Amino acid sequence: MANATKLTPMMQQYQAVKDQYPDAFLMYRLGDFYELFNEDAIKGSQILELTLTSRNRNSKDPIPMCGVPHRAVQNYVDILVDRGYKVAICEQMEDPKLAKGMVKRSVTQLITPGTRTESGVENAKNNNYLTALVYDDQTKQYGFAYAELSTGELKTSQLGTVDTIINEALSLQTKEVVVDAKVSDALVQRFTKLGILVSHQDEIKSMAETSYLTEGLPSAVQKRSVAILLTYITETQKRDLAHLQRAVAYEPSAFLKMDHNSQYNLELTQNIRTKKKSGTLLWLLDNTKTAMGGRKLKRWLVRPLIDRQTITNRQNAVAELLNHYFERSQLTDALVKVYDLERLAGRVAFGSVNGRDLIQLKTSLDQIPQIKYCLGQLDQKILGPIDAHLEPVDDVSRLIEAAIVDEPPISVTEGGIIKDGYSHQLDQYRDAMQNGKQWLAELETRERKATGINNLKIGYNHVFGYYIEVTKVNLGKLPKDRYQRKQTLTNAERFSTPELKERESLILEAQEKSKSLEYELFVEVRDQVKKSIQRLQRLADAVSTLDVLQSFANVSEEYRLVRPELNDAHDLEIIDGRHPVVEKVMGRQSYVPNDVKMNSDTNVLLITGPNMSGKSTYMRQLALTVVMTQIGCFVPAKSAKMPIFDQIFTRIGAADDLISGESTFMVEMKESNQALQQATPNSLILFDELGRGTATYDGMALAQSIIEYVHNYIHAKTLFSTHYHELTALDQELAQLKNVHVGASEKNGELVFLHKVEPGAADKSYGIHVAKIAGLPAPLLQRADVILKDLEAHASPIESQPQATLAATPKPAPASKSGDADGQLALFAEPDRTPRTEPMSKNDQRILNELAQTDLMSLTPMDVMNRVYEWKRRLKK
Ligand SMILES: Nc1ncnc2c1ncn2[C@@H]1O[C@H](COP(=O)(O)OP(=O)(O)OP(=O)(O)O)[C@@H](O)[C@H]1O
Repeated sequence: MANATKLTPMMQQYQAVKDQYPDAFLMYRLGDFYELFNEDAIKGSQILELTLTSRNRNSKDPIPMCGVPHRAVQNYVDILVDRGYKVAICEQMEDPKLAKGMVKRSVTQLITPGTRTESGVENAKNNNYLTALVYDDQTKQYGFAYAELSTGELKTSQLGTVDTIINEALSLQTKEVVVDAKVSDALVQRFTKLGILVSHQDEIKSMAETSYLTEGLPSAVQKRSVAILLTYITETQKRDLAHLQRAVAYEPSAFLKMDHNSQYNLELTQNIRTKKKSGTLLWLLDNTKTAMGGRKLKRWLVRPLIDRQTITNRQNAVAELLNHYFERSQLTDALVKVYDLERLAGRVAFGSVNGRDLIQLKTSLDQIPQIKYCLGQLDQKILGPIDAHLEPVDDVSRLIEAAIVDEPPISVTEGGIIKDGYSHQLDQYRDAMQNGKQWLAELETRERKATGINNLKIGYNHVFGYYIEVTKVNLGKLPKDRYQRKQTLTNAERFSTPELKERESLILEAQEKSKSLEYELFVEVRDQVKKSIQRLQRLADAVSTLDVLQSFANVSEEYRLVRPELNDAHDLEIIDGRHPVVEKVMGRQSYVPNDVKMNSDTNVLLITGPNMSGKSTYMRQLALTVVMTQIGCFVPAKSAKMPIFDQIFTRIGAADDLISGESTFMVEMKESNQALQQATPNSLILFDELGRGTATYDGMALAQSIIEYVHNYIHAKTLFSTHYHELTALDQELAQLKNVHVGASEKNGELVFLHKVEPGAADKSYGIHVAKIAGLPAPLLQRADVILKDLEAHASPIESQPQATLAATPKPAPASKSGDADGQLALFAEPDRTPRTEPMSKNDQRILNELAQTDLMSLTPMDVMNRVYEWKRRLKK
């Protein structure tokens, strides 16, 4: 950086501002441009594709510079903020023409990824959450808070572990987290790795006017997290935040827990390939008519309920709306006309509403009576509570109706906003302007007569004001004395007369006064509306809930969804269930419905079947049905009995955690571990081909021991798909495990997928067939066939791999498959796989019995080693 003493006064001013915002791009207003200097200019010119120039080009230290026109600044700010940068807007605080010396400048707003509110139509159904995190080393607890600036939503929670924090942050899709100094560097780095901008704010500014926002919060860390968040918001926004709602404390455990990976794998709100909404459950369920309804649906989807009564309430409402087609369609007709009340209320608070926003607000409010009328036709026991929250706020509607014209301009300072008859003074100015116009028309007629020039006309422009225009050919006809030349064009000249000049100033004065009076009146109306922000927010809340429920009803009708029956008995029975998104994409005719039956006597379904047969689809189908049930929606099935799950764990697909730089297998093991550590008997676990990411034996051994562990110790409802056919023999050992398989058949050597899930294990894996479908070279496939036959003939080591289980109380060894008594032992013995023909000795029999009675889970690996060593020694005898 150049030496400060050599800087021009302007650059000194710049540098002083920049020093306050070292981590932001500083957009520095110079006349009609915002300029970036130095490092900002070099980096900014690359990102924004601007030409890099320099100031003091001829000096020894030219200063890199680039600029954007002030009218277009928003686009450039958006690009930078989208990329995760902060942008400080530095304005001229006085009119440069009137300023003595340096024009005063200061930063009016710091726009950051989490505080941005000006977002386009495509963001209407998304929230932009700013989050904050503080740590208390006494209680070892974190306070976590989040706010949505455009709607005023403010929530906080107390969290105990880093994993839950990361999960919350990812679920909210926050782009920025504000942390205090006690949050560890390691955690800061994790946020950064996840692409979340970390901002530091350690000091809390006392804010008398916002202190009510934190009233009644249950813990000190929660209060502090909200206070840090509010301080950061006030420091950066420098504007009125009257619409922020009182902070609400929430408990993540009050919702169905799904870690971020599961949300991602199940494609609830964004699809895995493009990260967009298309092809997701949200995409399927979103029939909301308002932007705020759309945002609420998204929130519900990532936070399904666990409270049976609330789920039932939602179901009742969906059923009632579903059964009343006529009222429902009247309701949706009204909802379509409701604009984004939440964000309109936010803009009212910020002072950034214009006339069009107010008309949108009024149009929205005008729908409330119709909405209430529709609800009045429905069962009040069910919809009464929503109806009660729909307060019309018609005083605001009446005010806007009286004050604002039906089609106001975008600008609030150029006039044309306020209705005639609203202000006597304004009407007078308007009369004067109107009279003036009348007078001008008369003048035109008079002058035409006096000069005999028929195409003489009176016009107006910003620079020269009112003029009389005469074409060049007619100039000779003009009287010399009265006409004073103002402007010369190619074909005409423009003049004024003393009479016209006098009138002009009267008209312009009336115009000027009328414009500024209109602005004053507009601000008065806006301030009046501001007093109703809380009522508007309550209304928005009720309308958006209703919108989501009608969306569920519409979707239920369209996709033939049924109301799931809830039970507390761990019974799960879905008849003819479907994966709603796959079904929608492939068409109703082609989708094969499937049952899922897991009553209290079944905890694990082991799913086998060829590649591509539909194993993952079947598992996802169940998870989506659970989510749909617990958000209160109906589900894709002929009938469904559902328990209420507390958590969902998934290990599906190969979602490599590229960011953390861990291998697929490592991620797989970590995710499995999460499930094993945290799942309860009320949880749902989906393991898709667990273990395939490592050597066959390791993979299979892990898969089996994980199944046994889940079966014996966790008792969570678990779906486990696998290509290890050997595992299917586990149903002999594990009472609550059932085999199912997805059918396929061979026709003339071609594989036909049936997509039907049937009881029992698959007889065959059709890997080579699938490879053929994928178009691998024929000689390669023939060779694979030969190798396979050879392996099968020699009973591959895997096939003869014996079954030993971790069962807490092992049942007698099964006679089926390879799991005979010898087999059991072989896992612990030398790899001697020759079948025994001699009858067993007493000694051997005793060892076997001991083995059968050994509870492996209660032993350390060392104990096991010792025992095996001992058995081997006795066997040798
Ligand atoms: N019930 C169904 N009805 C009709 N088509 C289905 C059904 N289930 C799955 N499919 C189709 O089969 C394709 C493959 O399904 P899926 O990915 O679930 O197979 P998979 O058995 O898990 O395969 P792999 O073992 O290779 O992972 C799906 O993309 C879908 O098009």
